[in-house]
Amino acid sequence: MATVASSHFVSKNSHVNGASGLDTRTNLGQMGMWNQPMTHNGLRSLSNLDMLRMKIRSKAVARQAMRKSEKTESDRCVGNIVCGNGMNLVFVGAEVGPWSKTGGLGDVLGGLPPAMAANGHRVMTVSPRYDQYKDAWDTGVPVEIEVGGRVETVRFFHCYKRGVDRVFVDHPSFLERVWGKTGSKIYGPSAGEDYKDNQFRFSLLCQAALEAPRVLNLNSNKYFSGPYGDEVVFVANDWHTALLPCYLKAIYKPKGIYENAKVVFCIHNIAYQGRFPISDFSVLNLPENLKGSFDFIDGYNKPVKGRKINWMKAGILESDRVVTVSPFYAQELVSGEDKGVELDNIIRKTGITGIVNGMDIQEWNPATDKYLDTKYDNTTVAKPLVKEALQAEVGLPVDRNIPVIGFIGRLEEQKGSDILVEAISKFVGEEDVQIIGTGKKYMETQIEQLEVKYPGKAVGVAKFNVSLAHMIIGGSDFMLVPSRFEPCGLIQLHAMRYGTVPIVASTGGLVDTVKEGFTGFQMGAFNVECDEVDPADVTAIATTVKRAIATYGTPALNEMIQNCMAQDLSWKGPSKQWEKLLLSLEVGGNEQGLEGEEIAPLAKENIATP
Ligand SMILES: Nc1ncnc2c1ncn2[C@@H]1O[C@H](COP(=O)(O)OP(=O)(O)O[C@H]2O[C@H](CO)[C@@H](O)[C@H](O)[C@H]2O)[C@@H](O)[C@H]1O
Ligand SMILES: OC[C@H]1O[C@H](O[C@H]2[C@H](O)[C@@H](O)[C@@H](O[C@H]3[C@H](O)[C@@H](O)[C@@H](O)O[C@@H]3CO)O[C@@H]2CO)[C@H](O)[C@@H](O)[C@@H]1O
Repeated sequence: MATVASSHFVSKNSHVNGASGLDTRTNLGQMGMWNQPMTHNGLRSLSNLDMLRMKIRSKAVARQAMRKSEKTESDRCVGNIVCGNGMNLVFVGAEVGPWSKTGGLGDVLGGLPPAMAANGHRVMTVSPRYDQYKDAWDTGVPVEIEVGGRVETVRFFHCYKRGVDRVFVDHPSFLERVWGKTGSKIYGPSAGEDYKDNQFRFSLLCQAALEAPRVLNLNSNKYFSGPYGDEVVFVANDWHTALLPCYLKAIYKPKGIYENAKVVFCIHNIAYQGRFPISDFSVLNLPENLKGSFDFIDGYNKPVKGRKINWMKAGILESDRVVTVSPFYAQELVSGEDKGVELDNIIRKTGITGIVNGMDIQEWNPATDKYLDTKYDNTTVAKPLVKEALQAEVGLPVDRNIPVIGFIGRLEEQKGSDILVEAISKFVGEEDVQIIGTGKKYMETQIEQLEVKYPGKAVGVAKFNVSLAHMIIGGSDFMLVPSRFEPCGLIQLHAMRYGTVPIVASTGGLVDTVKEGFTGFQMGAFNVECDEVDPADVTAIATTVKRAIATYGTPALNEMIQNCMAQDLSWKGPSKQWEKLLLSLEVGGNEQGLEGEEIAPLAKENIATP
């Protein structure tokens, strides 16, 4: 991540009792966990369970019918807590904030599920247990999973926060590797380097996620209890979860399990597809007839030359719907090979829906932000104090009259920090620049060198630092987002809520969320070729930054600040679009939840603090 600063630049879901029919459970109390009558639930020994499932399914159908006939509005809604009949939703992802996060994927898995719960749906997330989360308890439910020719046991940890069942898959390949480093070592030992067994790890995640709704007797609140059962919509996120629709189709549905379940595959970033040697298909525990969905040829030697398997391709093809995180990015993905990263032809066939991301308005709220010594609101009267605190924090001259430009992003080619570094020399002159960032080694070095090149004017911090990220969002006047491509982008949303005006490249969600001259500045689209810095892009940054700085202190900028802060950037709107799309899948018994607050009061009391 990084934030730039300038003329001062800071670069751097009624009541579903007895849903299960599993009479032998033991209430474990506080956490709402019930012990499973079965000690394990391996994919190899499903016969008894199949019968049990049939029982669950028929009870579920009966329950749905009862709900519809007997429930009145007041039964369904107690106080302000939204508890419509709703859908059973299971979001699956490699990251879920705040427990695990290397970037925006974690934010979305953190923020969208509570918003869906607040819309009246029963919502679970399933992600790995990378750390000993102090708020997540062992359910005592082990599951045996076959992967790579061996049988592995995973356990489920659970907590209930903000209306969502947060389920964490426990296996040594997650915990032992990543413990204490959930901000950086989720995918590999260092940025750009992957764990060799990532296919094994994420296969485990996908299979565990298919087991969780069936084996976990959850009693998290008085409106829902028992297992989620079979009538589920899974939302799989990015390549790590692409095997889920494949296992559903190949292993579960043929056994009569999850017959009506559906999968939505959400693309957060098509740059990461999970391409592996074709020979690795044999370790995935999938039948040969699915191989075609994975089959992929590209011109690269990485990880091997020639024919490959492509997880994301299979995820797209085997899911019921494909979604991405902004309408403009959806258009870009089908526009050609470069922006569709060689999956454009596949997505053109399946179709894709773009729903812009929301942001977590609890974590990111200038009036309550725990990382800011001084809180502020849309009067922005106290914002200069936050700026001064930021300047002092990063060691730049403290002067509220100098415009400060921030930059925050994973230091990957995507984010354009390398273009920014070149552009700084073109406008730094009398301006100051501060940068913080984390990512690929050479980009870290570039960022860290800024204060050597531009002493007193630019600072780079190559670290994943949540507190500093909040200070930069709050303390900067402008936020620079020079991305080569940006599926949605959350930085500009965070910035706008804090009255920090975004200066953005005209790509993906940045086009959908930042309006030129009204809520920010557009720089035009950049060259998506990641191996070089295009001089035209350098010029575009320099020119637009100068244009933005020229508005500093003017009524025009003040108006833009007010426009930025007046927007509802929460998950409320996007979650309604998600609801519409998910309902259209017509999974048995699914209904619209009841309109209510964005985050139910009960949920508000349960803000996650891992
Ligand atoms: N060094 C650092 N220290 C602390 N926090 C840091 C940090 N670097 C980044 N962050 C945080 O990580 C998040 C980044 O989110 P983005 O959506 O902007 O980008 P990302 O590319 O990771 O996400 C991808 O998925 C999301 C979600 O769909 C899409 O919005 C996006 O376009 C797509 O690329 C922000 O919350 C930011 O504060
Ligand atoms: O939330 C931040 C992003 O997290 C995910 O991206 C990760 C990606 O899925 C992983 O595969 C890995 O990417 C590395 C890639 O595998 C490797 O070959 C090399 O190109 O370096 C990449 C970066 O290290 O790490 C990514 C996170 O850095 C998620 O898929 C994205 O949508 C999120 O933006």
